[in-house]
Amino acid sequence: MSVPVTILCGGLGAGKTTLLSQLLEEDDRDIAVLVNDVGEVNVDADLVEARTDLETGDEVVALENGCICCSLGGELSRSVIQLWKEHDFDSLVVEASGVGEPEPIARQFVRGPAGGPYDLDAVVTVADARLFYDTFVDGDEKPVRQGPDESGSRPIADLLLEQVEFCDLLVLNKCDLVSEAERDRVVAVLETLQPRADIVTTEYGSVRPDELLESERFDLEAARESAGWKRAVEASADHEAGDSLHDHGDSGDGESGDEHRNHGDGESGDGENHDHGDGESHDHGDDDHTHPPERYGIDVTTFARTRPFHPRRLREFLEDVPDGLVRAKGLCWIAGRERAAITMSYAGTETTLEVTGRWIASFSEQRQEAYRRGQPDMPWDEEWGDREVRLALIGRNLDQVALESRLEDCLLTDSEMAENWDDYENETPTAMGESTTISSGSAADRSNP
Ligand SMILES: Nc1nc2c(ncn2[C@@H]2O[C@H](COP(=O)(O)OP(=O)(O)OP(=O)(O)O)[C@@H](O)[C@H]2O)c(=O)[nH]1
Repeated sequence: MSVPVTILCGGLGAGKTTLLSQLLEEDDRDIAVLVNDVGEVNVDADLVEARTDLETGDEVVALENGCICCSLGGELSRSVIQLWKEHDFDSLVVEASGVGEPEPIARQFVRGPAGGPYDLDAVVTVADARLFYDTFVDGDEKPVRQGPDESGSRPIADLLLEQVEFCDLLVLNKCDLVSEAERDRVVAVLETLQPRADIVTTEYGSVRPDELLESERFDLEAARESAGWKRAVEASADHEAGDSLHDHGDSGDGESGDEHRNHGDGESGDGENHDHGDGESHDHGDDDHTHPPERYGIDVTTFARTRPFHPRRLREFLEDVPDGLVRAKGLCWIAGRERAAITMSYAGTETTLEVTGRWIASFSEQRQEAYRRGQPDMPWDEEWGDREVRLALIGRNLDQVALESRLEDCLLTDSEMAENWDDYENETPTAMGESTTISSGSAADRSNP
C-alpha cells in the first residue's frame, strides 16, 4: 500500500517547523519527515530532530542542497525512495523551505518516481496571519500577483499567493498576533483566493493531527480545476491531457529515483529518464530558468563565528533589525550562557531566543569525548569546544556587508573576552525550553520563562 504524503509549505517563518514539532509530539503514528532548509544551516532538521525521541534521527532526513526545486529530480526522489526502502512508517511529511514553491514538489508525488511508493494525501500551506493581514488586507480588492519589478525579481508576496493558491488545507497561524476582526478578514480573503481549501486558524501551529495526516484532502480531479494545479499541469511537457496523472513509469520498484533527474520540468510522467548528464537543473516548470530564491530576489547568507554575542548589544540589534532582513535562524552562543545552546528565530517582527540544548563543551570530559566520538566531523575549538554563533540570514534587497558588520559589532571584543561575563546584565534564557521574545521596532520585550 502506498504511504500517504503531506506536503507542508508556507512563507518564511510562518510556523511550519513549530507545527511539525507538535505533530511529531502528539501523534502516535510513525511519521517520517523530510525537511529542506534555505542556506547552509539546516536548522529545521536539527530542531525537528531535537524534539523527537528518535534515537538515531534516521527518520528525519535533511535535503542538504538548500534548493528543493533543484534537487527534485535527484535528491528528493532518491531520499524519499530510500527512506521507504529502509524504514517502516505510516506517513511521510515533506517540509518545504519557506521559499519553496509547492507545485514542483507535489508534482513529484503525482507524476514522478516517488509516485510509486507514495500517494499524495494533502498539500498544507501555513500562513502567518499578521503578515498576511499587513501585506494583503488593506483594501477591499482581491490580492493579485504583482509580477517581476524592474530588477526582474518578484515580490515575496507573489510567493505567498502561490502557496495559498496551491493547497488543500490552509493553516492560518500566529492568530495571537491579530485581533479577531483582523483574523476574520484574512479568512475571508483566503476563501476567495482558494475556495477549494479548508481553513483552520491556529496559534503556535496547534492543529489536530487528523487534519494533517491521512486526511485524503488531495483530490486529483478537483486539483486539476484549481488555478495552481492547472498551471502546473499546463506547464508540463506532457500533452496527453486525458491520461491519468498517476503514471508512475518504472518507479514501482523504487529504483528509478537513482537515475531520474527530471528537474521538476514536468516530463517525468512519461516514465522515461531525463538525465541531462550534467547533474544541473535547468527548468523549474516556469519559463525563467531561475531558482525561487533568485526569482524573488532573496539572498541567503551564513554568519558563523566562534565568539559569543554580548547580551546587551545583541538585544539592541534585535530591537532594531535592519530593513530587508526577512528571516534569521540558527544557534547562538551568548556570553554568560556557557551551557545553553540558544536557538534564535527571527520572523515577521519578532525574535525568539530559546534554549534548545546544551553545548557539548559544557558536559564532563568523559561525556564530551563520547559525543565527539559519535560526531567526528563536528568542528571543535581547543578553548571553547563546540560553542559558536551560526545563523542563516535570509533577506531581500539586503545590504549584506552592513548586516555582517552590525552582527560583528554584537560579538565580544578582544578585551571583553577577558572579562567576567557573569557580570553582564543578561535577560536571555538559561534552562532548556525557556524562551525570550524581542520585538523589533520597540524597546519592550516579553519574557516567557
Ligand atoms: N507569536 C507567534 N509566534 C509563532 C507562532 N508560531 C510560530 N511562531 C514563532 O515564529 C518563528 C518561526 O517559526 P518556525 O516554525 O520556525 O517557522 P518556519 O515556517 O518553519 O520557518 P522557515 O523554515 O524558516 O520558513 C519561531 O520563533 C516560532 O516560535 C504563533 O502562532 N505565534
